[in-house]
Amino acid sequence: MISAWDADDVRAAEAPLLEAGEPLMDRAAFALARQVLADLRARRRHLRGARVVLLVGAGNNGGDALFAGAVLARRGVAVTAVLVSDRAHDGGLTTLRRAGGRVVDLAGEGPERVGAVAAQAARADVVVDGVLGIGARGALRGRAAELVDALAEALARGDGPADGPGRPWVVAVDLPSGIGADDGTLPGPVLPADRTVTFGAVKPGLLLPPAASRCGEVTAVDIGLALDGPPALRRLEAADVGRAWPVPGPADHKYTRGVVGVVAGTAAYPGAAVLTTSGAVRAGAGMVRYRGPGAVGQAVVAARPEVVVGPGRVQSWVVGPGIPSGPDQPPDADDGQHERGGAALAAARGELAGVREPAPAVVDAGGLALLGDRCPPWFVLTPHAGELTTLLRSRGEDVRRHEVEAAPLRWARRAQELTGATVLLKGGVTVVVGPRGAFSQADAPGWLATAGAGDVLAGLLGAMLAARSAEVVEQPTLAAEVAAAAALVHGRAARRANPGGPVAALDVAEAVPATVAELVGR
Ligand SMILES: NC(=O)C1=CN([C@@H]2O[C@H](COP(=O)(O)OP(=O)(O)OC[C@H]3O[C@@H](n4cnc5c(N)ncnc54)[C@H](O)[C@@H]3O)[C@@H](O)[C@H]2O)[C@@H](O)CC1
Ligand SMILES: Nc1ncnc2c1ncn2[C@@H]1O[C@H](COP(=O)(O)OP(=O)(O)O)[C@@H](O)[C@H]1O
Ligand SMILES: [K+]
Repeated sequence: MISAWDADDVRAAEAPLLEAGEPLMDRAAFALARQVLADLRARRRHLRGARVVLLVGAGNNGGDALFAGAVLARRGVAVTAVLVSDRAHDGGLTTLRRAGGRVVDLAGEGPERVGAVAAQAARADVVVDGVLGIGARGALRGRAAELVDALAEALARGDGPADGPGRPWVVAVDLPSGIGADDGTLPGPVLPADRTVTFGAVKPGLLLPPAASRCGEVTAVDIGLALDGPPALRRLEAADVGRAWPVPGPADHKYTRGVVGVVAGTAAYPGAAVLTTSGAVRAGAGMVRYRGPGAVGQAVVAARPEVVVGPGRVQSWVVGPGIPSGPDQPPDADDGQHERGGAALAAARGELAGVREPAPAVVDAGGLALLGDRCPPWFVLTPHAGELTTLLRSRGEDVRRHEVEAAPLRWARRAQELTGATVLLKGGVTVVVGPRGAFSQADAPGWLATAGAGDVLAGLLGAMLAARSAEVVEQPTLAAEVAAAAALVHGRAARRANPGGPVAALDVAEAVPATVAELVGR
């Protein structure tokens, strides 16, 4: 598991150590220098003659870069520090100069000089981005913004070293300067990094879209901080999911393993029913019951003879894939599925006569329009950004899809607050928010963005919730963890289905059993 803490938590953990005189910046700078040396060695034969440009801001982030630059300069690297602010860390500057580093001050310089320095930086072997760290407030401003813009442009043009591999390797100090450390937003220009060396704790912004794609490989360095509160964000890894997977024992039977009730698909969209039930069957549900129009049920059974069509007790519900959501749909496109969906959700809340225990529910696509005002946390909503926008707007938020995509954690959290449900927001990085704590999963190849993949996820998650039904209802935070685990299995199944190439949604479902076997086998 990767845990990430907000900037305030990191500062609070740093404070007592700084007071006690612990050399945190020395530790950070030394680890940064070691990493840059390793990256240089991977790119060229000799350190001597290598060129490193440091972009240095006013605060401690710039200090880290300067002290690391001094270590590099002592190893024979030609180091140039470019100061983008009126101030720079005094001790760091002195140390770099003493070690033989060069300093270029951009304060008071015009755009031409900024452009020339950017062109120079574009010819370096490594650029170290030490403009801003967790002290960033809003978008990069002034000279810093101009330089980053000019450099990003030069790199896009390919103004790299003539004899080298084309463009400099960019190492961000703590985080790429100007990203939202806590929320992964991109309020302004950001120099995309190939590697981010982060100190003390991973910051949520490194794991969240859209910033995550600007961070490159994230290397976390332990500088001795004790972060004991709950993390702001977590990312499950394969071992976490393998450990928690409910492997059936000798006393289990199909009902103890969990029955999934699926309300999905209509005559207009029968495929969604096949994909959802396939996801559930392939994830190891004890049984899958399909509730829907007769013709769709026949298609389901033809594809998956394991599925039982008709009513009966279930341990989890999946409601909504392939069910139209808008009021503009012709009534016959519904086939009574909205009514069945509403009844399933009432059963899942424990409100339906004859239902003894409430059950977890996955609510996807058209099911989202059937939700009541408030939901229990064991309801997992699985919208993509468009569906989340519709859901938020229906609850009074004046938000557009591009705004949701620019701040997915923020809006998933808002939807969680407004509904009470657990929210899994699908995308290249999937964000899950429960009543306490959030997850970000980046397990899927871009090839997974294909029609029907979300239906498979809904079925897979339904099976995982059914297997732990009572626990999920009892522990309000568990649904989010199970949902994050489902996103991991889904993404890994897509990779396994066809490593490096296109996948169809049904291929993803077919790859789930071997994916699970690998996870539990570790
Ligand atoms: N505090 C500590 O103990 C440690 C801190 N470390 C480093 O220190 C960093 C945090 O340092 P600081 O708190 O000094 O903060 P930063 O270095 O991130 O930035 C603070 C400075 O940037 C300016 N600034 C803020 N937003 C700006 C914007 N949008 N555009 C232009 N300028 C802006 C501020 O006026 C301030 O002068 C961490 O990210 C990490 O790199 C490490 O050395 C490890 C130890
Ligand atoms: N760029 C991407 N990279 C990886 N996975 C993606 C990307 N975009 C979307 N996905 C995943 O693909 C699936 C698409 O689901 P969804 O949008 O519901 O499609 P459908 O409704 O057709 O099934 C989700 O699991 C989502 O997380
Ligand atoms: K930085």
